[in-house]
Formats: sequence, C-alpha cells, structure tokens
Amino acid sequence: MKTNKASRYGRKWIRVERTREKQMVDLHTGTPWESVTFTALGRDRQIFFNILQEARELAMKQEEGRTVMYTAMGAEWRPFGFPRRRRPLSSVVLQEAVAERIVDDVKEFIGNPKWYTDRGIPYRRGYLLYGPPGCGKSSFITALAGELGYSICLMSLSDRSLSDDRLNHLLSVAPQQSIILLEDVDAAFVSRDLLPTENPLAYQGMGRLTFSGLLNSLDGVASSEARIVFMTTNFIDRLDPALIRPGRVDLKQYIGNCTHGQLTQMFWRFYPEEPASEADRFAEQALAVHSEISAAQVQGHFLLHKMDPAGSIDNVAQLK
Ligand SMILES: Nc1ncnc2c1ncn2[C@@H]1O[C@H](COP(=O)(O)OP(=O)(O)OP(=O)(O)O)[C@@H](O)[C@H]1O
Repeated sequence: MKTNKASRYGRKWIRVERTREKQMVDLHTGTPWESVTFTALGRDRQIFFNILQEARELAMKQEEGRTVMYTAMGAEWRPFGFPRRRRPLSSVVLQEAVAERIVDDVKEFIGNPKWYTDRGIPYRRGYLLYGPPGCGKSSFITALAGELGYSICLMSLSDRSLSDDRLNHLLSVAPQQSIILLEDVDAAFVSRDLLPTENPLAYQGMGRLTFSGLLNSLDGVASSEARIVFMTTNFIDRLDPALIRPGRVDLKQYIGNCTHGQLTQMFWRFYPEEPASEADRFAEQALAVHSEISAAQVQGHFLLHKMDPAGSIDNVAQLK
C-alpha cells in the first residue's frame, strides 16, 4: 500500500511517500513496517537529518516518565495498553530496608558489566519475590522499572501455548532495557501436570513448556545487555530447588503482610494532614484486631474512607 503527500517543513516543500510492507512487522512493537521516502528540491541534505532528529525527540518524549509493558504475542513482544505513568518507589511501602536492598542490588548489577565479563559469568541476574498476595510484589517491580527507566516484559508460565522453544526465543528477543517478569511461577507446573488427564487433546500437535525447558531458557538468558529476570510466587515451598538455585535466582526477598511501621507510613501517605499520633493509633488498632493485613487490604479500606481518617480508625475492625 502506497500513499503520497506533499508537506511543508520550514520553508521547503517535501514529498512524503509511505509504503506499508505487507509481510513484515516490528518484532518489538507488532506494528507493520513502513518505508517513508522524503523528496525535496535543492542541494541541502541537512533538512533530512533535521526531520529525523525531530522525530526521534518526539518519540522519546512520548515515553518519557512512562513505563512500557510488553506481553508475548506469538514469537514477539508487543506493548499492551498505553505506557503507564511511572509509579514512584516511595508509593510502595515495604518493610524497612527491603526496597533499598533490591534497588541497590539491581543498580549495582546494571552498573558493572565488566565485572561479569572479566570473570566469564553470564551477565544476568535473577530475583524472586515471595509472600502472601496483595503485599506489593508486582507494584514494587513496576516502580523499580520506572526508577531504572526500564520497561517490563510480562509473561505467564501457565500460558498453554508456551513451549520450550517459544520461551527460549522470547527471552532472547526481549527488548533492551527491560525487566522480564514471570508471575506466579509456582502455578505453572502444578496446574500443567493436571491438565493432560483433564483434556488429553489439549496438547496434541503443540509443544508445551517442560520444567527442564524452563531451566534451560533461564540459563540461556544472557547477552551483552544486563538481563534481569524477576519471578514472583505466593508459595516459595512449592518451587523446585533447581529453579531458585543461585545463578537462576540470585536474590530472594520475602514481601510480607504489614508491620506496624508500614501501617503508619501508609496512613501518613493517604492522610498527610493528620498528626503522627493518629497514624500510630491506626496501626495499633489494626494489629489489635487483625493478625495479618496486606497492603492491598489497607489501601481498599482507606479508599472506603477517603475523606474520613478518623472513620478509617474507628472502623478498622471492618478492614477486609
Ligand atoms: N506495599 C504496598 N504499598 C503500597 N500499596 C500496595 C502495597 N502492596 C500492595 N499495594 C496495593 O495493592 C494492590 C495489589 O498489589 P500487588 O499486585 O503489587 O500485590 P502482589 O504482592 O503482587 O499480589 P499477588 O501475589 O496477588 O500478585 C495494588 O493496587 C497496590 O497499589
């Protein structure tokens, strides 16, 4: 498909011819390739460099301050949804020093490629965040990506169309400067092993992901670019030790239910006008009635009492 248009750029007229390639798509974005040809009269070629430079700056501006999420489609990664506004790290309230530990580790890793190459160690690092639901594993990883200016490649291992080859390929073509996020890694193999008896036809003619395929793909994830893989699970004890041995998972971190400190901090963030003593009172009362409270529950409770900090304390027993 071809279109022709005349456009003004500064004081010059240029002809813009766009040709859409039928069979080719950009592997990283899924958009079809287009050839754009500019023609202008005159001898000054600088005009073309200026156009390209301007286009580049505009494209970068669009993603500035945003986190792009990719999902796997066939053999490619495609962005899904619009790039999200970066989530600040401070908006995810974790137990003291936990966020710093991970952020420092990742930054140290990204900043030292030579250390790895000098020692012949593959330049990749694996992280496992584990703990009960709704405590901030995914939110923290999203905020971390924002802090680093990285995108996120989100992948579910329970995806039935995932085979060893496909996973291997996807991991090797992941966009540069991205975090690969494998969520709920425990679910993949438990559920998969049950499936063939339920529906023996489901896998006919289709390769499926095997546990050793997963291990091989993770081991193969290495390039001159820093490769960061995050896995999350609610049940660390269901994971095969081979999956989380050093080299595949280099840093494990428990992300648990709210402590007194987290509860006060969340209260402050939500009701910044309130005195510290109220935040303290909220935390104390919440822990007196509930032994385990996730940050997601607290967030939901505050949303029910948006303009009513005292009400959020008085009704703390209803927190669920
Ligand atoms: N530590 C936290 N600080 C601030 N908000 C949080 C925190 N944990 C969770 N939330 C809020 O709760 C919701 C769910 O959190 P999130 O998806 O990050 O939890 P998760 O630990 O990844 O859960 P799951 O194990 O179910 O995937 C989000 O809206 C998030 O904003």
